[in-house]
Parts: sequence; structure tokens; C-alpha cells
Amino acid sequence: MRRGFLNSTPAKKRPNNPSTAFTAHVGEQASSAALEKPVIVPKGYEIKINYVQGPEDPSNPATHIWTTLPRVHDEPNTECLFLRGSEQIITGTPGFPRGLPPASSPPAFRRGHSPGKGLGLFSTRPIKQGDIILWERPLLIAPAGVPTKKLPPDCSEAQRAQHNLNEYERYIAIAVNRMTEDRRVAFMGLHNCHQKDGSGPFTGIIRTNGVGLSGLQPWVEDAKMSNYSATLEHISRLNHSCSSNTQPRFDRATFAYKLYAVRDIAEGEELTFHYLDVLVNKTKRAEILRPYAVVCTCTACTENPTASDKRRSAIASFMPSVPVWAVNRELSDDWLIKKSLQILEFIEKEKVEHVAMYSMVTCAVLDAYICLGDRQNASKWAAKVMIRHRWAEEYKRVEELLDPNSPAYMQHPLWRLRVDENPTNDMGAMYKLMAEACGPGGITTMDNGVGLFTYTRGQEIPPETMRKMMAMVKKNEQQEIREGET
Ligand SMILES: C[S@@+](CC[C@H](N)C(=O)[O-])C[C@H]1O[C@@H](n2cnc3c(N)ncnc32)[C@H](O)[C@@H]1O
Repeated sequence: MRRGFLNSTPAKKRPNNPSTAFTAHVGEQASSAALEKPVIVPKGYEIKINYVQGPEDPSNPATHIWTTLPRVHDEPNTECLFLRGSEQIITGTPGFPRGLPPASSPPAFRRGHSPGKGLGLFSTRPIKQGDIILWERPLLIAPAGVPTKKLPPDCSEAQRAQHNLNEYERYIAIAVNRMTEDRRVAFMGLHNCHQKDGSGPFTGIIRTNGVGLSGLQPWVEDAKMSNYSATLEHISRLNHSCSSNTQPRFDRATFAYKLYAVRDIAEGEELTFHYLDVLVNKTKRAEILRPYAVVCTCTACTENPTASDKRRSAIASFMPSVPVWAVNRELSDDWLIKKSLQILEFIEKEKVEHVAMYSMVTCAVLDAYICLGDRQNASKWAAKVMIRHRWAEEYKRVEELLDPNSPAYMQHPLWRLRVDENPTNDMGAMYKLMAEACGPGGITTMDNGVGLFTYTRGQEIPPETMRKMMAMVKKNEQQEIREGET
């Protein structure tokens, strides 16, 4: 999640004649002037999808659509400006459109004044790590940019930037005009810190409040890239902290964000969000926060930032490689667990439990105990993974490992990988073979936990090992094909 996805270069000078010269078609009522005036499109959830053709390529149909989702009666809906394919991703989501769960009463949060930061959100009661503070459907979802007309080559950078902002504003105006009255009032009431940089009022609000949303563009390979931003009535009120205590997660089936508490939160505590990657150093964070007019006063930025930077850098570079440790006999049995616990300590000291590394490292400890065949400790860590994976990118299902006597342990691909000479499952056998193929010293586990199987060129792999490895690779491929077919 991140904010500020739009080009943040301020447009220094407004061009004398902002271009309006592209042809846009809005549904059946297509007209070349469609985007010059606010287009009035009927409100509500029974709207047909309206298309606009890309100005640069008239043969390319429907580059953008304005739509209202999820069209659940009596519930707030979201105005969306979508690129082709995004709506299909949503409507193809199992369970979509699911209604929102009943809101907790009284709510676990309230809006209030936060000294030096404007408005903010505060907890109204103690909240436990992993609890959902609120569910919220966005007011608006919009892409990072819109197609713009090619400008003459003698246009300056500032003119181009201004032109892009103008075009963006006109596309967004259509979506805002489609909002219900109460939703539009909520949107227009949001803070705008981009009032003097050439952004139009709608664009300024999105640039100030947009929360990055990824995974809605079918042609973008990196599913984690935020190509959209969501603007919300409540979640957008969260102020920034480099040690934030919440993490929003978008749920496609309900078409809503869930806001999670990433650690225990006391009654009355301010709820905060991180506007950037908080594992970069303090100087870099200050630089990224400048366009938001934020000078962060959190503990990490003010109290001994050098020590804090060091811990954050250690967290960022850690990469627990369970299989490598499991087959590397030069490392002690507790090596990975010790390293992981140190990183978890750093994460909790820095109060950055929202980072993906938190659940990843918790999971590494669970996996390490599975490799050691220690069900009692594994089950305790499975309970931690259950909670910490809630707001992580991937939700790892570990319910079946909560009971130390569960048969799931015996079936786990890592089961006793560290202790058995002859692993009983395919993955275990594969790792052992890889270790054998690499030869002595061919498995390295660096200090930051990164594990490597390194094969030295010219080294001879015993033919039998090679044959077994190839057979396993083939078996794996066939398994993947079968899974793909079902
Ligand atoms: C998304 S809004 C957050 C809600 C906002 N405070 C309001 O009144 O609606 C972002 C703006 O809040 C303010 N802000 C957020 N975090 C802050 C912080 N840590 N310190 C100072 N100002 C902050 C800045 O003005 C920033 O542009």
C-alpha cells in the first residue's frame, strides 16, 4: 500500500491553453465534447458501463470505463474509473458481490483532532492484534493516470505535467458526478494538500488521500504493483507514522477494505498508517513525505534514528531460507530460530508489525520447528502465524497445524527435513538431493539468513543424483499441469 502514486512533479506554470482537443465517447451518448463539461450520468447501481475510447488510438475500444460497484442494494457503493479487464477481475472473484458484515456498534474508532496533523482517527476501546477495526467500501477507485493527447514537441515539462493533471481531473470529474450526494460530500470534505501545484480539486484530493490498490490489472505481471488508488471516507483520515499500528487490506468479494490492528492498541490511541516503505532510512523517509507536507515526529524519526535505521535495515535484508538451513549441517539446529527471533524483536521494537517480513519470519520459525519434528513448539507458532498472516499479502492457512497431534504434520513437505537422513516426502528428498549435487560447501547461509545452494561449475554431479533430480523435476511439472487443469 502506498500513497502518492501520481506524478508528483508540481506543474510550475499553467499552459495558456490547456488542451481539450481529444475525442472522447461516453457510452451511447458519445460526443466530442463529452469530457469538456461535467458529464451527467445517472446515479446509483443500475448504471450501464460507459466506455471512452483512447484518444491516441480510436481503433482500440474501451480503454476506460466508469462503473459503480458492487451494486449491493442499501449499501454504500464505489465509483470506479477502470481500465479494461479490471471489472472482470472483480466480478470473477468467488463470492462477489458479498454484502458488508454488520458494523460494530459502537464503532471501534472515532474521528478527532490530532495536534499538528489535522484530523485523524482514534480508537474508542482496546483493540487486539489482528482484530478488524472497520470495514469500508471506497468512495472512489481510479487508475494512476489517464491517456492524454500527444503535445507538440516544443512544450515544456511543466506544460506536459499540467496537461496530464488537467486530463486526469476531467476523467475523475465524471466519476465524482456519479456519486450519491452523501458520498460526494464525504469525498469533497477530505483534506487536500495539493492546492497550489496545478492539481485540480478532485486530483488534489486523490493525491492526498489515495491508498494504493494492486492486482486489478490483468496485464500487469507484478500483482503487487499499485496501479489504482482508493479514496475512502475513514481510512483516508489515517495520519502517517513510521511505526503505524494499522494495515488496510482490500477484500475483492465484499469490494471493501478491512482495517486491521497490527499490534494491540490502547483505548484513545491514534490509529495510524504508513504512507511509504518504512524500512528505508530516516533521511529517505523525510524526502518521500515532503510532498504530503508531513514532517514525521514519530519515535523512529526523533529518538536515536541511527540505531533505528540499523534495525530497519537488518529487517529489510533478512530473508529466511528454511530449506537451506535444514540441509546445511554446518549450521546449528537452532540457527534459523535464533536469527528469526532476533528479527522479530527488531520488528516489535521498531513497531513495524505491518511489514510482510513480520508474518514471513513468524512462518519461518513455524517451519523450522516442523523441520525439527517439534510439534509442540510448531503448534504454538502456528497460532501466531494465524494472526499475523491476516493482514499479509498471502494468507497461509495453518489451522490444521494448531493441534500438535494433527496428521497434517506428517504430511507437511518440511516434516523432519532437518532430522531425517532419508526424507519421506518429495520436497524433502529434492532438497537433500540438491545439497548432495552441490557438494560440500555448496550450501551457504549468509548472516542475513539468505540461503543459497551453489553449484560449482565443473563439479561432477553423481549420475544417479542427476537422474533422481530430473525425475523429480518431471514429476513436479506433471503435478503442476494436473493442478492447472483442475
Ligand atoms: C491522508 S490525509 C490524513 C488526514 C488529515 N490529517 C485530515 O485532516 O484529513 C494526509 C494529510 O494529513 C497530514 N498528516 C498526515 N500525517 C501527518 C504527520 N505524521 N504529521 C503531520 N501531518 C500529517 C498532512 O497534512 C497530510 O497531507
